[in-house]
Amino acid sequence: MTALGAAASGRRLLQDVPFRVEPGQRGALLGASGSGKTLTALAVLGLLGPQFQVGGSLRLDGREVPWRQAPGRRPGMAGGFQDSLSALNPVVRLDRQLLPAVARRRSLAAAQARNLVHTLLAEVGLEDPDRVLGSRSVELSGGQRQRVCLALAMAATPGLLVADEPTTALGMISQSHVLAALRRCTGEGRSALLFITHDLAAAGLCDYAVVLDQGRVAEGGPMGRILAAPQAPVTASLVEAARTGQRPVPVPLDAAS
Ligand SMILES: Nc1ncnc2c1ncn2[C@@H]1O[C@H](COP(=O)(O)OP(=O)(O)OP(=O)(O)O)[C@@H](O)[C@H]1O
Repeated sequence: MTALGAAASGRRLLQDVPFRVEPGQRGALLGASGSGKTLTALAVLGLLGPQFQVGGSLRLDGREVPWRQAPGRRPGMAGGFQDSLSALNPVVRLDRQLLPAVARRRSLAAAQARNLVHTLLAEVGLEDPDRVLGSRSVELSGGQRQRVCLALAMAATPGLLVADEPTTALGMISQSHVLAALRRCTGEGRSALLFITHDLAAAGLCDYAVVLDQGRVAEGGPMGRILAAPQAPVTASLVEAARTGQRPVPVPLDAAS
């Protein structure tokens, strides 16, 4: 992606955000609250509302993707996760939501769709797929819901998975389950991952990172180097926050155009 820029109501929110996610690699998009991570994810997924003006170039597998192309017409990408509760219908059993969606997306008969969903749920570490499928989303833990969303995203066999804060608001054990599931579902020979988080500890599964600060790229590089020798002050504060187990102090965005 070259130099993504986005503005709403005349206010520049993203100034210059170039980055690449190589096939089968895991890249982290890091930054404090309000730095522009979610806007970048929404732009990549085609989910920015009509109030945004977007510029720059987005290429998937070498092909230019129009910013305004509807999400459903971007077959190589899948994403979501920040709010797994609202992503799933709370009053409908999961089998009645997931199986028709997967059958439609993959043009499968009902039994084939059920088999595929079983496989995917097992892959994300949900050990009793029948119990999960017989539940409503509100009857699952936050970490279980995130993994259901991940399984659903993987049903589309995306070239690029965009995971926006998939571990935020989860307890330590649920976090580790979700991170293990992401690790299993992405990487070499599988989907590439764009992992969006302000939690550097969670982003440790990525090969490299791009750090945003007030809508701009502050620095980027291999994850090992970012952790060992952060160069930008915002990266240093994220590393420090991860080291001490604290959240970074949010940085207000005052970058008027
Ligand atoms: N719909 C919108 N209209 C106008 N401004 C917006 C809109 N959505 C986000 N913004 C602004 O864009 C900036 C970046 O927001 P974004 O949600 O991308 O931050 P973030 O890095 O994902 O933060 P967090 O970690 O808290 O989710 C913020 O200043 C925010 O107020």
